[in-house]
Amino acid sequence: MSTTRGLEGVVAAQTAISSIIDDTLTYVGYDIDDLADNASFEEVVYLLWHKRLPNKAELTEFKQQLADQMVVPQEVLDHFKTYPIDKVHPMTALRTAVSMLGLYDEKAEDMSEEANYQKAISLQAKIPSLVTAFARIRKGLEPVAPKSDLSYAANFLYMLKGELPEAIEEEAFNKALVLHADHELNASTFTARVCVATLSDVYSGVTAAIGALKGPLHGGANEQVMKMLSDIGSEDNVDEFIHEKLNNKEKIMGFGHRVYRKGDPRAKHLREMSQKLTKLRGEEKWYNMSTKIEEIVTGEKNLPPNVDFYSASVYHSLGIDHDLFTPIFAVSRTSGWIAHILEQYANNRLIRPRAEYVGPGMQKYVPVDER
Ligand SMILES: CC(=O)SCCNC(=O)CCNC(=O)[C@H](O)C(C)(C)COP(=O)(O)OP(=O)(O)OC[C@H]1O[C@@H](n2cnc3c(N)ncnc32)[C@H](O)[C@@H]1OP(=O)(O)O
Ligand SMILES: O=C([O-])CC(=O)C(=O)O
Repeated sequence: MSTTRGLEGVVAAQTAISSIIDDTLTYVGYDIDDLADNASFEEVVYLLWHKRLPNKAELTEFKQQLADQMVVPQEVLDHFKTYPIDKVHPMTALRTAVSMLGLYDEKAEDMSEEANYQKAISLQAKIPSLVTAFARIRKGLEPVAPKSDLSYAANFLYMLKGELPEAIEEEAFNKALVLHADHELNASTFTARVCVATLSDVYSGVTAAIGALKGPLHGGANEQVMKMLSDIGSEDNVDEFIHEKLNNKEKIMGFGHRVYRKGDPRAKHLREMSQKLTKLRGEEKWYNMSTKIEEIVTGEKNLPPNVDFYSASVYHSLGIDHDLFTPIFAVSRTSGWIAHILEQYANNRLIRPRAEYVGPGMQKYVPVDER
């Protein structure tokens, strides 16, 4: 038996949802650049779940279905108030709350295609409500009810801040959601597929995926990027800070990727948005520091930025708390997780690889008094 550390290069599933070929990312055959520049997040979710773009009437109906499901059970909101709220990370709160949603869905255990699609709509609709409600409750504020006439992106920002976003904020946030929606067999999506391949339910799959996304080697990197930028503080400190980390063989968050070699095609869109938004806010230093870090890390280590690097200064410029960056990733990636969960159910086989045993040889049990 031979092992491949971290399953690098192992093809573990077939999918018709997204692909990364020669550093080009596509959703159902549409180039991410095309979608980022033109599509609404709602269209992308529809695309991932139905494998085609909706027509006008279908899109209107889909948006309505999402809008109808955005209100979360009061019990879940009340539960937030029982948490040691100033110590709980929003990803921990989200993981718990999504699991809890399963308690209040009478069809949680119904594995029919129709019931699973209803769960898909319900989860995609409710996760933004959970993230924004938690963010407000921990500040002693009341959750803001969604507005059914707003886009998915605008609704998130509205529920978070209690005021309507500017057009440029809505546009940037929509683009960020589009860029994060799916990404082939990344760690959290693989987790979701492994979970539901036992024929466990959709809530279990999404809860498991949130747990995997939380780690700083995956979705949790965006929060760590902002922490690094804040620790560096100013452009003048970049050089010394980054070289010290590299010399100590520490990882620079937001750089490197298991699959991309030339670079992550999503990063340029986020870089562009970061430049625009930091300028608008009069806080160019975050963008300038970021480009300087990129110059060093890519120039000297040949490690290009990934999706998590420039998203940090984008979300910061939108006035979002830093520990909400990864939950926002989860809001978007829920669409991809669900697409993969439904694809797994449609052609399921248990996912159960082998492990190469490297422990001691055969041993004889010795009773505890004789040890
Ligand atoms: C949405 C996402 O999940 S995107 C990824 C988000 N994660 C991050 O940004 C965290 C920082 N990046 C990393 O940790 C890695 O690049 C990963 C986890 C993304 C990919 O990891 P892997 O493919 O397993 O690469 P691995 O960690 O083995 O690194 C290979 C080599 O590159 C180096 N390397 C990789 N990423 C970095 C980095 N960000 N900073 C410095 N060195 C790095 C490693 O130290 C290692 O060097 P070595 O061969 O001298 O020991
Ligand atoms: O694909 C990966 O390994 C990580 C990633 O970029 C993502 O999930 O968007």
